[in-house]
Amino acid sequence: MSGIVDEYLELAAETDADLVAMQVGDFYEFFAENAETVAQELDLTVSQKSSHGSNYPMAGVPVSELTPYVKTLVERGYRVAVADQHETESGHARSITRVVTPGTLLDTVDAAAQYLATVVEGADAFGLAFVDVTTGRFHVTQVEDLEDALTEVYRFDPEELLPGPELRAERFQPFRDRTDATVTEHDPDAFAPGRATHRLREQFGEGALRSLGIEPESPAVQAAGAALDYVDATGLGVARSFTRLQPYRADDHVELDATTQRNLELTETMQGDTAGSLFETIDHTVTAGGGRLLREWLQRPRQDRTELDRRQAAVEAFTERALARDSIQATLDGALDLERLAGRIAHGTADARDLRAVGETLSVHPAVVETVAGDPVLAESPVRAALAEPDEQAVMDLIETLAEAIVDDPPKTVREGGIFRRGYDPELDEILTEYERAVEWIDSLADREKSRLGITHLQTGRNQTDGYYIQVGRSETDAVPEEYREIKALKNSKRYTTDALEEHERTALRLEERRADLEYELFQDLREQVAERADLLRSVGTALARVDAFASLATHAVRNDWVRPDLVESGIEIRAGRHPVVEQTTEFVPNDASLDGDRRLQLVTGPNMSGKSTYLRQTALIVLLAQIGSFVPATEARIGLVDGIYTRVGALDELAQGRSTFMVEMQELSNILHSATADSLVILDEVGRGTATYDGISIAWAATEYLHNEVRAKTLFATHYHELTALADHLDSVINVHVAAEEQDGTVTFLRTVRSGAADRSYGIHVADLAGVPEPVVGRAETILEKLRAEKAIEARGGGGEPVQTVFDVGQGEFVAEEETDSTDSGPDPETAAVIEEVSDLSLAEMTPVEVLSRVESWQERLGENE
Ligand SMILES: Nc1ncnc2c1ncn2[C@@H]1O[C@H](COP(=O)(O)OP(=O)(O)OP(=O)(O)O)[C@@H](O)[C@H]1O
Repeated sequence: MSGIVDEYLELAAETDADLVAMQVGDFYEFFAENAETVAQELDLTVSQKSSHGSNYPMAGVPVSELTPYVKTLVERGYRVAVADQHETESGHARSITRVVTPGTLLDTVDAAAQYLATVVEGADAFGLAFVDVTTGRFHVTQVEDLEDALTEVYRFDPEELLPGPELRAERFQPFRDRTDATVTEHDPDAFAPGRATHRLREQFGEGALRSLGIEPESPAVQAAGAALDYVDATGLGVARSFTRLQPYRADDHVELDATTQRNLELTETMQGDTAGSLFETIDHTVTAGGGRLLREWLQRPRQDRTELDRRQAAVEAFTERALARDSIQATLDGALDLERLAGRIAHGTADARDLRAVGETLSVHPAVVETVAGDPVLAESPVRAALAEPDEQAVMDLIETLAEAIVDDPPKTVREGGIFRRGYDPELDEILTEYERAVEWIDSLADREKSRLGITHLQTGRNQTDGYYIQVGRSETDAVPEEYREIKALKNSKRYTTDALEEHERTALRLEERRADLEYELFQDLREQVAERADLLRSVGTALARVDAFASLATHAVRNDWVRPDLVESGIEIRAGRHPVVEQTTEFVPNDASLDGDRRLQLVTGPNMSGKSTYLRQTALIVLLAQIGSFVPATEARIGLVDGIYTRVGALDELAQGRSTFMVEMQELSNILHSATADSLVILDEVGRGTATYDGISIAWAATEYLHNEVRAKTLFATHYHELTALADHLDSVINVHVAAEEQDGTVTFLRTVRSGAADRSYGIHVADLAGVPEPVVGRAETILEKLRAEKAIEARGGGGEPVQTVFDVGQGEFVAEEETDSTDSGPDPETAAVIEEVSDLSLAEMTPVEVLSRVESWQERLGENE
């Protein structure tokens, strides 16, 4: 045993996994530092193992419990190599059979997709592959720049990320910042264009690349080839479950950058909770596949009108047919995750129960088809087309094969028989008949012997040590015949066997063994047969997922009075729109939105807390929902399809990532100004807030002009800079709207209604008061505000003494009152002006420090008198 630690350390040196679990008999052991780490993570006890005079920490888990332990370790970001023990002529040997990593964990129960991503930076493009070993999905794409690559990575939210060799270290940093995926550096050779192309052709066929329009040796191919190579290297043997390469073009979809997905709280809130996200709110799917699909739709809205029309029509049909919808959802409710099952079958970990589950889930398909076909509305809707995708006959055949093969309640183990029904295989039937005959002989032996021998206390039994036996009570042992051979004496009885019993026992055991072997063989064949239908399983999985997602959208629409939006060429017109998440918990005040033509860019003002952000987001979310094919929270909506939704919202706490909040704000703004087009929707909430007021106003002002003149995107811009509202007078397509509030006797009431024109005040101090800021601070703030107003830093006084807006005068580059009134306000007084002139004329090089000191003193006196 002293070699064990050496053997362990050798294996550990061989792999680049973080931890090695090595089988030693009935345990998987971790030694040395690995033992300490694992013990801490898994709460195991560390013992000591001595080897060559040194002591090594050791921790272990029983063989049967390895899977959950490894899963926990992997979920915490470790890559775990598993070294299994196998028999050799000279004893035991151990070798690493697989490496379990966050991106290749098969035993996941989480319904969300589990992606492994690879990223390659080519000369003028990024190649990306996203593969899910649990479902066999394999997506590949190529995008032009870093920002797009980051967006895709954020969208797929991978568990594990493999950078190409050219992207290591510094260059990879932006990706690290955007995801919490485990980063693995895989063999650089795997990314080599030639090798990657070869590996892809081997997997998907010679013609696959060409027919899918993917260039051989391109960055996309490098990424995809390396992903396959990595999956091979982990030893899972699941590569075969990737049957279909799914290339996609990022521009089929609405551009939705990572920031926007987060800002709009699509799948989690800004705080990182799933509750309160849009997905959580609208998700009424009943299957894992349906939930996964709906989430994907939200993350990847479409520009493709045909697909959107199809989805809308399907959702509409379901809104009209509540009974059929309920019944279909009830049927779907029993469906298991076919995509995942297909993965397990391909991998060879599926047991008989899994195959049975496949059969049962497949039979959901014809059941749903029947309900749809029997409903006049659904039968004419795209729901029917969605279900027609898988080959009906092939589905029925596979259902029948499985139903005829596997018993109702098959055992968990596939090695001991008991899986197949009578009639499935003639040889098995024969074995079973013979076996039953042998067992029947044994079972009826007791009765036969009792009447033959006249012994009352005689019974037969079987256990591990004695095998089959005849047991006779002590009082009657004298009556046993000669052929009975005693094998054991108990307190009140004796156990015997006979030649005939032994022979039948041997027959039964031999048959049991043959049965187990044959059933295992048959099972493997059957599993293989099903594995070959992986495409069919996936196609049924997708069809059921689509129907589930349609029904879910319909359910939400009906329950919340949503309407089907008209998808039009351009412009956004929303009547009585609501925020899909906020409306769930609030007495929501609906608002209209109209963004088009000369109302293309809207400046939204209003007091703090009035509802500006909510209005902005609800508009973006309504557009987004329209572009996944959903109904929307409004009484009427006409949505011109957008090519992207861009947001810059509030200050996120990026300090943890070591970036200045203002820097992040400007990076996001920069991205929007570069990427948005006339067909995009831009949402800006408080741009410029992170810096000095005048800098902020100037940036906001210039960005607005640029968006208006150059980008021409539909834009909603919420701001506290009232100065900006003057832009409406200068620029054709800019208008002001505000969220109204009323003040009466010092109490502010938020009306939550959006009205045209600019707001007059901010009520910021009122909000401070509401938030419980101490009274002296609130009071003092009011005094300061009064003073600032009087000095027109914020507002200027008009002729009638009424506050009027200050305007940022583009010509002069400074703030002036809209109506110039008091000329004495226009510059410094003569004395101050004289001092300023003297300061600028001063020639420091010709003066001694003492002279400077006395001059400064004299200025101070003159300015002091002047006050
Ligand atoms: N139309 C509405 N109907 C009902 N409640 C609303 C409506 N709009 C916003 N609210 C509620 O008002 C509160 C403030 O909204 P929001 O954050 O949008 O204000 P804001 O004007 O952007 O504030 P600030 O300028 O301070 O960021 C939120 O709690 C929100 O739920």
